[in-house]
Amino acid sequence: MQSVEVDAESIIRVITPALDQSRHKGQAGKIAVIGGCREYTGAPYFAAISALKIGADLSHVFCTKDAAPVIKSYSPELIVHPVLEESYSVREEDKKIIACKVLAEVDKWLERFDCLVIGPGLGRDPFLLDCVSEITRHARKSNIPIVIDGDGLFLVTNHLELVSGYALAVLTPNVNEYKRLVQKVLSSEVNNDDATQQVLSLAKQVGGVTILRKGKSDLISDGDTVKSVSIYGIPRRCGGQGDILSGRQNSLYFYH
Ligand SMILES: NC(=O)C1=CN([C@@H]2O[C@H](COP(=O)(O)OP(=O)(O)OC[C@H]3O[C@@H](n4cnc5c(N)ncnc54)[C@H](O)[C@@H]3O)[C@@H](O)[C@H]2O)[C@@H](O)CC1
Ligand SMILES: Nc1ncnc2c1ncn2[C@@H]1O[C@H](COP(=O)(O)OP(=O)(O)OP(=O)(O)O)[C@@H](O)[C@H]1O
Repeated sequence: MQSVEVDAESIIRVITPALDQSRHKGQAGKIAVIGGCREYTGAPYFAAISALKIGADLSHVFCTKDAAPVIKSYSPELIVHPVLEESYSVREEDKKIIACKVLAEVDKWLERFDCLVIGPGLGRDPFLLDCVSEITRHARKSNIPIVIDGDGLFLVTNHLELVSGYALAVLTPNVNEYKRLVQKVLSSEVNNDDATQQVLSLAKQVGGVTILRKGKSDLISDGDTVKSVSIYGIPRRCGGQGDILSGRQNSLYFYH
């Protein structure tokens, strides 16, 4: 199968709503990023701020208590919730009750969001990831579109049931994340000679979620079709570019 190059710029122009004097705050999108821990405060910031820059009205971040003051200090535009906990700050005997509290805090807000990004800078702490699994289940129950990136992909690759068959999920793997997904889902290695067919099979196998494989050309498949976007960016490959993409993807998903 041939990949189909799409004119992403024209599509973005068509789906982005025009500014309109009759609109009120929130109508151009209320999004949330679930991510940010002791090590990573930049990734959730990049994802959340890029959603605002592309036009969303409100952008929230749900992160650990340590990460919150740092992310707040980057930008007064973000609404930052210090609700997530990592194992080091929770006693074994308190884990159940703390997990319930975390979920209750996120649930208070969840229904208001048009879209979530799960994973930028989340880290891989097992207790934190257990809580985020529950958040993902609740988002799915409420039919909220989710973009899964960064450590969120580490989580769902090990727990495919979280997204399997959920057509409102978009996975945005980089080269390593894609390799892990292919190994787990297709029990094979990445095949760059037939990349379009492989991304199609992968999306189909995960039950029609959308896979956006990042690379020199981004390949996007929902299990039925494959599109590619080869617009030239900058030749540097520094950290943070994928986080920006996941945040922008979040706003665009809502517009679409
Ligand atoms: N400024 C920031 O805050 C940035 C944070 N980032 C975040 O960094 C996180 C990792 O993303 P990468 O693309 O670097 O991920 P990779 O999968 O490439 O791995 C990153 C590191 O994690 C280690 N690792 C692999 N398996 C592990 C495991 N089971 N347990 C613990 N560590 C393991 C690897 O050895 C590697 O050093 C993501 O949450 C991502 O969003 C990046 O987006 C870059 C920028
Ligand atoms: N070889 C490449 N040539 C051109 N563009 C690329 C290349 N690899 C990735 N990109 C682009 O860079 C952006 C980020 O992709 P990348 O693979 O760096 O994500 P990531 O590792 O998840 O980023 P992050 O550091 O934010 O976690 C994507 O928009 C992708 O299209």
